[in-house]
Amino acid sequence: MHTIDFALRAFVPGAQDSEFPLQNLPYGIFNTARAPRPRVGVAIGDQILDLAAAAQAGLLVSVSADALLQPTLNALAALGRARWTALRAELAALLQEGSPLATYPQATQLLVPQAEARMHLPFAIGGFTDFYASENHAYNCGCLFRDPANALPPNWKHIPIGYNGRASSVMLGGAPVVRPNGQLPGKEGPSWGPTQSLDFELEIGVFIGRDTELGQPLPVAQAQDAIFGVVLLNDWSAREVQRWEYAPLGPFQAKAFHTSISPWVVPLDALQPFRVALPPQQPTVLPYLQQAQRHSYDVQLSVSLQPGTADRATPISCSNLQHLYWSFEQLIAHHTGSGCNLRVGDLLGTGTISGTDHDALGCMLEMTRNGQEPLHLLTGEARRFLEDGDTLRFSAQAHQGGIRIGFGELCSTVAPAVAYPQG
Ligand SMILES: O=C(O)/C=C/C(=O)CC(=O)CC(=O)O
Ligand SMILES: [Ca+2]
Ligand SMILES: [Mg+2]
Repeated sequence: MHTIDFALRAFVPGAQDSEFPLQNLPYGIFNTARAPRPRVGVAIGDQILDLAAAAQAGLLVSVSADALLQPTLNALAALGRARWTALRAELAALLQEGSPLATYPQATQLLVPQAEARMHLPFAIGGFTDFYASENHAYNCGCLFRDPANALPPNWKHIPIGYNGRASSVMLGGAPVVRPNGQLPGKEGPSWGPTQSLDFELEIGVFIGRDTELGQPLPVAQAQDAIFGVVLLNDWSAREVQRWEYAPLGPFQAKAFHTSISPWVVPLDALQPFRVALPPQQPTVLPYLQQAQRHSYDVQLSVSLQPGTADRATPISCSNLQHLYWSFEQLIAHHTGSGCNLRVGDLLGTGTISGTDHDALGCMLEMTRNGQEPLHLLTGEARRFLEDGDTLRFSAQAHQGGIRIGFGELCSTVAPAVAYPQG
């Protein structure tokens, strides 16, 4: 792990007061009108350091320009943790105050304003698995979808429940989220049409940075080294479709139409100062899930909702990455426990992260009790579920000693359903 000293400062003006200070250094894929080839960059303040250009200029030696002049982070991640650590140390040295880069004649060509860049999906995503790792969320869903007396399924505290999600529809935030059509349950049987209960789910996405062998479980103690970094993830959901289709194989089209992620992949190293111990698990889990120093991270997760007709957003949730029952490492140990292999670029969603307070719930299903208790926005409007034109913004931040490690923004707007050919 490579934690960057909190006393160090970046030479880029404003960086230390931004969510991308020297201690963060998230990776992303960007291009500009002047240099249209998508390539690897690292966010620093309101700028992007062009890593491919820096390597070509001889300023980086831990990683070749080949791995950086790529339209995805897969090649960089595939180099393995030792090289991620070396690159992070080099970047911290290069971007700190007093670095020769601050006065390097071509520095302005290596630093690109984020405002001039277009961001791209960070990884070629081969697989997307969505877990269900927050106890408050699982309990609330159990009450609303099933039986309040037995809200948590009997397996829930033994097994990190997940389902194989859809990788092809994982999109960068900003792409319009078209309201899906689906089978809508009704008293007279199902009908076909646009969902009337479009929801979001506040999650963190974990990007896998190494291939595991088919047939070879990755032990929980080694799982952390397989994590390249994390992003914000919105698992858009059509609730009545979900409720009708999910038994017995789990969610399918209700969650397959679109998943949004944020563009900057925050290295797990950047979150180490924010580690928090997770409480002992009761009942005791099976040995392959037992982890010494089980932990999550103190990262605040915020959501706001802005109707298309409104000029301001209403904060609707403030949750925290601490509210997980299963650690990232336990999710990975379980995923590979059967011998199922993970590959570089695979994405694991934590599942919706809800706290116990009403203002810490991670989806509208919970906030409105499945549409029964509308949410009142600052603009005077009310919402049971999302309407066309609504914009959802997720953000995530960890704070310590005046330093703020942020994830950037995940922002998407709901677009009307497409007319589906009838008959
Ligand atoms: O409890 C259920 O039947 C389903 C719950 C979900 O919709 C959650 C799911 O996608 C996993 C998660 O986000 O926690
Ligand atoms: Ca989900
Ligand atoms: Mg989804």
